[in-house]
Amino acid sequence: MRIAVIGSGALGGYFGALLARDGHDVTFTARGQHLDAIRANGLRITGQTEIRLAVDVTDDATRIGPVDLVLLAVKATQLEGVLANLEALVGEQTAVVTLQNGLEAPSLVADVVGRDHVLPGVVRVYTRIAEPGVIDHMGGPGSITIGEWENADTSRVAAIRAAFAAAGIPSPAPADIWQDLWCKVMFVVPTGMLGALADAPLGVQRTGLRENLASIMVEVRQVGLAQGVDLADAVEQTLAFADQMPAEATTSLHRDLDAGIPGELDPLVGGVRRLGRRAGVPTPLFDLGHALLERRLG
Ligand SMILES: NC(=O)C1=CN([C@@H]2O[C@H](COP(=O)(O)OP(=O)(O)OC[C@H]3O[C@@H](n4cnc5c(N)ncnc54)[C@H](OP(=O)(O)O)[C@@H]3O)[C@@H](O)[C@H]2O)C=CC1
Ligand SMILES: CC(C)(CO)C(=O)C(=O)O
Repeated sequence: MRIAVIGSGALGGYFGALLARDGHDVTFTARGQHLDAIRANGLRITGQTEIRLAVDVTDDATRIGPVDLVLLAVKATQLEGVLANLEALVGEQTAVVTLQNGLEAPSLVADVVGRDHVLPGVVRVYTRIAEPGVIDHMGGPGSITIGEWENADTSRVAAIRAAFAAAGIPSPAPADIWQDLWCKVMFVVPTGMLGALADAPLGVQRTGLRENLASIMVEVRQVGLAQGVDLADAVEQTLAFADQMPAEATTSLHRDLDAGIPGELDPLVGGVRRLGRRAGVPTPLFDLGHALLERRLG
């Protein structure tokens, strides 16, 4: 399969390396010191997965040409900067998989390339850039769940899931990709926001702050229900999932905010608020959390 990885950081570097190791024709985009290091030394994965590969890498996506699969792996805040170059990668059958946390990436990409080319993705892994050219794989299932926009069972989505699985990336077929995306958001956004506000890792949130955490998750559910997503049992399921995670776990949103970086505050917390406003669903806890965090960031 011809694959373009747009943004070769924690996610793009990790998943792209697995696919390249499995024999796919993968071109990575990167910039700055990370680009220089990958050009000089290849791409390296350390930690739970060990890979070192010489790879094709460029800072100019328009030079890649049409591919079968685009893995869009920049942060949600960086999407704007790569959208203009996407069309050059898209042929008749190309699938663009969005890997961002949050709710808005699929629509932003669909506005540029059309819904038929967008496969929303949901990622469950813990990776980070350890140093330029080096990605640390810290754990998690390492999965990417994908679906066609309308959840159709196409040969395209089946082929991509099979390619992922063969490369060591579990890719179970979801009943409804939107439900999966919202369930991930229901975990990562409330725990990121409350974690930062209360300076509390998951173990504290799911015990002493459990009712508060559940109330924030309920706001996500209400907004999702207004979009027609089936989230009937999602709060209970998400709390049960949180109960299984390590007590000291924090999300990337929480860690960024702790470090004084807005990170994905706007796409994640702001995204739930925007969709709520559009659907006429109040999100008072998200409004308060967002205001307090913005005030703290100054
Ligand atoms: N890491 C994880 O474990 C998980 C992450 N996610 C989600 O995945 C998404 C990506 O996160 P993550 O991989 O951690 O982020 P990273 O910052 O590690 O990776 C993004 C990479 O894209 C690069 N990039 C951005 N814009 C461009 C551009 N125009 N040209 C070339 N390179 C570019 C960045 O470069 P630069 O540093 O120079 O900006 C960076 O190397 C986020 O939405 C995150 O929430 C979801 C699940 C798990
Ligand atoms: C919780 C985690 C690592 C799950 O993949 C995540 O998406 C995040 O921290 O942003």
